[in-house]
Amino acid sequence: MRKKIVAGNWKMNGTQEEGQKLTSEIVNMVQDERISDVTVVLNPPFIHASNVKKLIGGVDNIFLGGQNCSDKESGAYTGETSAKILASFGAKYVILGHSERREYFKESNEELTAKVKQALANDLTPIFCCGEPLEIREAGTHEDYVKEQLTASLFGLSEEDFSKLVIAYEPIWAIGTGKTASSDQAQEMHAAIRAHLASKYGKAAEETSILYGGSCKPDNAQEIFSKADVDGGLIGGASLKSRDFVDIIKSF
Ligand SMILES: O=C[C@H](O)COP(=O)(O)O
Repeated sequence: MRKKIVAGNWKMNGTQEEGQKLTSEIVNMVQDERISDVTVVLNPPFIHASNVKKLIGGVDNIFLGGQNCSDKESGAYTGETSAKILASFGAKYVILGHSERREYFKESNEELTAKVKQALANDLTPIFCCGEPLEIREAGTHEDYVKEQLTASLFGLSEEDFSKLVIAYEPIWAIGTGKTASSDQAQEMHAAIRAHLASKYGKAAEETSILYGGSCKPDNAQEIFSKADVDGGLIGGASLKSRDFVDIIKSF
């Protein structure tokens, strides 16, 4: 049985007070509404890590994650945060290769492989993002584009390492635009991603959770999550509103 996961990516949002309020509300709702069969991951900006971890407390199915980590182990890299530091604050997950990191910070496939290795070496589960821009979708080459992203960054991993990954498919044209992929478009891509991963890692790909991201909201999550190869969501905007985020979690 694949793990059902809903991860909230706060991106660069939330003051200390807002982050604490959001976390407390989510933690309370998940407990009061007895949600226990979905793994929930909160990915705040790094500086919120201790606050968020403290507020999650001992709740079994809510975890702290990062939005990125360095490809280096440690050293003179001003402004960077290593996987080791993140893990030492109690994080269990880390988003890697988000399209905003690829675009604005020019993260390359090779750099992402190094980040994945750093994460795994520090017992963090990478949530590895892939997804195509609008022009590639319009040209009809989106499957090949995404497969190439996965091949380039992940296919050098051992099967044991690969089996620890979570994949997030995020069509760039659907991120923050209010324009979500249809559930059929999501299923088509998730199935293609799984088949591609299986071509290299065989049965291990059957156990890999593949999350959908891109304008996922309470009113479309149920339809998207009902698809056979969609195992959850990576949620941006709607993860900043506790009620919306928890309603998405309840959409399974
Ligand atoms: O990481 C999350 C995604 O970029 C989706 O963002 P969004 O839900 O605001 O479209």
